[in-house]
Formats: sequence, structure tokens, C-alpha cells
Amino acid sequence: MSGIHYSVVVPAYRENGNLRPLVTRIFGALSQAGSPVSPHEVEVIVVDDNSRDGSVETVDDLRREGYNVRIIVRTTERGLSSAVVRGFREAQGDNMLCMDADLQHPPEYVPAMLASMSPTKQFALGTRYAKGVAIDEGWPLYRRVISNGARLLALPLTSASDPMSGFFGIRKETFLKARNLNSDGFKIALDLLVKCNIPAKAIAEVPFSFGVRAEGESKLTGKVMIRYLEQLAELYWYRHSGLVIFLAIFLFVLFVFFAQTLLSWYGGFDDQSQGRY
Ligand SMILES: Nc1nc2c(ncn2[C@@H]2O[C@H](COP(=O)(O)OP(=O)(O)O[C@H]3O[C@H](CO)[C@@H](O)[C@H](O)[C@@H]3O)[C@@H](O)[C@H]2O)c(=O)[nH]1
Ligand SMILES: [Mg+2]
Repeated sequence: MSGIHYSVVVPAYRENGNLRPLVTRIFGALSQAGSPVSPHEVEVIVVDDNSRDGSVETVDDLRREGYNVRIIVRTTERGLSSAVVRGFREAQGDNMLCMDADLQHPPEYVPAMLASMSPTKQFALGTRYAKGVAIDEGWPLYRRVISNGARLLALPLTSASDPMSGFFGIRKETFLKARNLNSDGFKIALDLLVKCNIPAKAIAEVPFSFGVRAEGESKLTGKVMIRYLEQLAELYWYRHSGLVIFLAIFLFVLFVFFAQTLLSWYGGFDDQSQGRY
């Protein structure tokens, strides 16, 4: 039996400059005295979409230096969510964590995130909306507005405080139950929370301070935001189809009632006018 109980999956596109600090800091944090998880139980899987920027060589070097890290290079698929799903499918650990490569999810929180998963806590969620933590002040206002707007729109779907943080963990047994996952766009955590039907009591929230990107550029584009709105529409339907159908019938009945009332008013007025002239 493999001694790997934890897998850290890192979707990465053109992140070569960040991979060495990321991996060394993850294993550094796990090697600290008092870490609830041993570095020997952990593997890191980078899922790269053919960046051709030296990422493969960097991971090979790190592996030779003794870090348990490997890289999957996809050539026919692209996208953050589908990269995460691929990494989870290849993971050996029963406890799987997803984190960004750009150090916005500080590696020092990895031990706590991994340890927070258990048979009763099937989902770990790094949250930026808790007492004592902060989104880095360098984060631009427009990104805060987008983030809060996205969070508000997800409120009818989950009670989790920050389903958009991108820093989350899931137990393999629960992940394997997910059906019809939407792997488009950026928001795979929200999809998993809804489609695996994770109740509030099964979510371990871990507050973390969101950093600024260390190297390279963000890949969040207008297209990604539109995909998010499409995903929300699908999830609303998935979770609340009964309510949506009820509201549609209710609005239809209301419409018919008002239309009839208006028609009878209009008809009555017509009758009177006919009588008068
Ligand atoms: N393999 C792969 N990885 C990708 C792709 N697009 C982005 N990534 C990787 O996904 C991670 C997040 O992408 P960023 O480009 O850094 O996104 P962001 O704008 O900082 O958004 C992040 O913050 C949001 C919170 O506000 C998170 O919601 C979001 O998931 C993401 O973590 C990075 O490691 C990046 O390399 C892709 O097409 N393919
Ligand atoms: Mg980022």
C-alpha cells in the first residue's frame, strides 16, 4: 500500500518562475516541528497545459533533489477546472488539495488544510472572509468587486463562506461520487460543493490570507467571467429546478390572471363606450 495519504494538485499555465518557491515552501511547511502531516505522506502534482516555459525541467530538478513532485503536461485540453479534475483523478492520496501555483494561496497553510479533512469533514475550504485574515492590500479594487459579486451570486447554492477562493480540499471517496461535473472555467470548487451535495457540517473552513501573485500574469479574462455566469445558471437549475419550475408556473398563472383582468376591463370600457355613443 502506498504511503501517500495526501495529494496537492496545482493547475499551472506558464508558472515556471513560481514552481520552485511553491514546492520548496510546501515541503518546508510540512517539515516544520508541529506540522500535523508528515512530508513523506504528501505528493505534489502539477497539471500544466503545455506551457513550454521550462516548467517540466524545473519539476524534474525538484524531483531529483528529493521532493515528491511530478508534472502532467496536457496537450489536447486546456483550462483551470479540467486541469484540477485531471489531477484529482491521478492523485494517490485519499485527501486531495487544490491550490494555485502563483503563491496567492500561501504554502504555509497547506499542513492545516490537509489535516482539516477527515471522514466527517469531506471538504476543506480556504476562506478569505473570516476574522483575522485579509485579502492582500495590493489586490486591486476591481478584483475585490468581481470576487464579492461572484460570491453573492453563489449564496443560493452553498452556505460555504468563500467557494471562490480556489484553495480547497476534497476527500477522494466524495470526489468519486461526483456526476456531471462542469469542467469549464475556473470554479470547480463550487461545482463540487453543489454536485457532491456537501452539507455545511461536512465543510472545514480554514481562514487564510490571500496574497498577490508572485510572478507572471493572471489568466482571469472576460471569457472566464461569462463562463462563470453560465455555470451559475446550470447550478441554479441543478439545485433548484423544482423551485424554478414552481416560479415559472406561478408567474404564468399570474400573467394569465392579469391578462384576463385587463381584457375584461378593456372589454367593459368598450361596451360602455358603445352604449354611450
Ligand atoms: N493547467 C492550467 N492552469 C491554469 C489555467 N488557467 C489558469 N491556471 C492556473 O490556475 C491558477 C489560478 O489562475 P490565475 O491566473 O492566478 O487566476 P486568478 O485571477 O488569480 O484567480 C484565482 O483567484 C481567484 C480568487 O479570486 C480564484 O477564484 C481562482 O480559482 C483563482 O484561484 C494558476 O496557478 C494558473 O496558472 C489553464 O488554462 N490551465
Ligand atoms: Mg492568481
